[in-house]
Amino acid sequence: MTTASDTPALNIALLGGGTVGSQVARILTEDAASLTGRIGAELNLTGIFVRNPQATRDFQLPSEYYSDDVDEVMDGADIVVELIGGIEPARELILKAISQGANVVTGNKELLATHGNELYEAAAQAGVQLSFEASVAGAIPILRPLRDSLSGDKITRIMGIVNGTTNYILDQMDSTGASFNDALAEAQRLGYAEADPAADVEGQDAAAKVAILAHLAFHAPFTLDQVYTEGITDVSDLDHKSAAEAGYIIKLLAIAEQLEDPEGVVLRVHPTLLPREHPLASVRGAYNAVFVEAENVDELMFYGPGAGGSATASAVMGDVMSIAKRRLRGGPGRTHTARRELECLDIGESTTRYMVVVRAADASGVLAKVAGTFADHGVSIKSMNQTPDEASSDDEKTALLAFITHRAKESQLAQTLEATKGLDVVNEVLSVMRVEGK
Ligand SMILES: NC(=O)C1=CN([C@@H]2O[C@H](COP(=O)(O)OP(=O)(O)OC[C@H]3O[C@@H](n4cnc5c(N)ncnc54)[C@H](O)[C@@H]3O)[C@@H](O)[C@H]2O)C=CC1
Ligand SMILES: N[C@@H](CC=O)C(=O)O
Ligand code: NA
Repeated sequence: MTTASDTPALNIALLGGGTVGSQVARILTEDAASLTGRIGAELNLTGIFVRNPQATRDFQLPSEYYSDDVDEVMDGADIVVELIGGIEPARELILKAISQGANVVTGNKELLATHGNELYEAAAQAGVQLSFEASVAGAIPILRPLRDSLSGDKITRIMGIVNGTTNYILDQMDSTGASFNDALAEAQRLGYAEADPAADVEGQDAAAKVAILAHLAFHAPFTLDQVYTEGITDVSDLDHKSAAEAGYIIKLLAIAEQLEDPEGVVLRVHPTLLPREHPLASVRGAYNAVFVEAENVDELMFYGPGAGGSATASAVMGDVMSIAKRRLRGGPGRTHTARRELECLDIGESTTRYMVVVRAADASGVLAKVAGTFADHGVSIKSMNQTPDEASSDDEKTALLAFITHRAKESQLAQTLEATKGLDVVNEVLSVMRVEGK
C-alpha cells in the first residue's frame, strides 16, 4: 500500500452511485489532495459498482470508474463503502468484503437493524472494522459519541427526530400548509427519501435507527421488529388542528428508554405532540436532533442535517478517514458485538402523556362523565379544551373535547379509551396522540 512517491495509499471501492454514493465519489476525487494532506495517505477510489454503468449521475466521473462487475470493483480494496441500501445484495457483499479482509463503511440502517449481529460478528472475527455513522441521523455525529464519549455514563433514554423525510413533510404541512403528497415529492426530489419512501412515512426507517441507537446506548442487541412503530400516514388535519390549539406541534419521534420495573427497554416510533417551546419542536426541514439523557451528564442534544447526499457523504467520509488512520497506525479493528441481554418490553409498559379528542354530546354533565372514565382508570387530566364541532346539528348538538393527560401507562390509556368509547354521551374518539416534553 505505498505509491511511487512513498505516500501510503488505500484503495476504496464504492458500491452504489446514487444520492449518497455520488457525493462520496465527488469528495474522494475532488478533495483528494486535501484528504491526503489531512491523513498522510492517498485514498484511491478504484471503482464504483452500479447497476447501469452508462446511467447519468448527479456527479459524473469518467466511465472507467463505473462497473457492474462487483468482484472487479472490490478486488484489492482496503475499504469497501456500501451505499446500495436494502438487505440483498448489500448483506452478501458486505460479508464478502469482510471475508476478503476489507474494512467496511455503510449507511444501511435497514440492514444493520435486521442482520447487524451477523455482520458485527463477522467483522470482529476477521479483525476488520465495520463503521456506520451515516446510518443514524445522517451527518450528525451520534454513534461515535454514544460508543466513546458517553461510554462512562449510564444512558437512560434517547429521544430523537431521526428521519429527515418525515420531519420535512410535517414541517411543510405545518408551516406552509403543503399537502402530504406534495411535501413527500419534494423530499424525494431533494434526495432525503429512501428508494421506497414507504420506509420513511410508515416509520420503519426511524425504527431501524432507534434499534441501532439502543444497541449502542444499552449494549444489548435489538432489531427492527422489536420496535413499536407508527408512521405519519394516519396523522389527520384534525390531529394537526387540535395539537396547534393546545400549543403543540407534531413530530415523528423515535424513543429508546430503559425501565427499571419491569427491567428492560421500550423502543417506540410514533407521531408525538411536543410543546412549541421544546428544543425538538424547532427542528425544521430535513434536520434531525437526538436528545440523550444519562445519569451523570443529565441531557445532551445533537443536531444537524439528517438526510441529503452531501451531508450524509460527510458522515461516510468521517468513517473512511477514521478507518484509514487506524489502518496506517495499526491496531485492532473496533467491534460492536452486544455485551449483555436486555429484554425489549411491550409498549404497554411505557409511560407518557396523551392528547385524546372526542366528539361528544354538547350538554351539561357530559364533561364530568368523560373525565370520570379517565379517573376510573387512574389517568389524570392536565387540561381540557372544548371547541365547536362542524358536524354538530340542531338534531344532535355535539362538541369536540380535547383532553391532555398527565403521565400514565399505555395499558391504562387503552382501558380508558375502551370505557370512553362505551359512554352513551360519546359519539367517537377522533384522535389519540402521545405527548412528550414538560
Ligand atoms: N439519502 C439519504 O439522505 C441517506 C441515505 N442513507 C442510506 O444510504 C444508502 C444509499 O442511499 P441513497 O444514496 O439515498 O440511495 P439511492 O437509491 O440514491 O442509491 C442507491 C444506489 O445503489 C444502486 N443499486 C441498488 N440496488 C443495486 C443492486 N442490486 N446492484 C447494484 N447497484 C444497486 C442504485 O442504482 C443506486 O445507484 C441507503 O442505505 C440509505 O438508507 C443514509 C443516510 C441518509
Ligand atoms: N430517508 C432517510 C435518509 C437518512 O437516513 C431520512 O429521510 O432520514
Ligand atoms: Na450520524
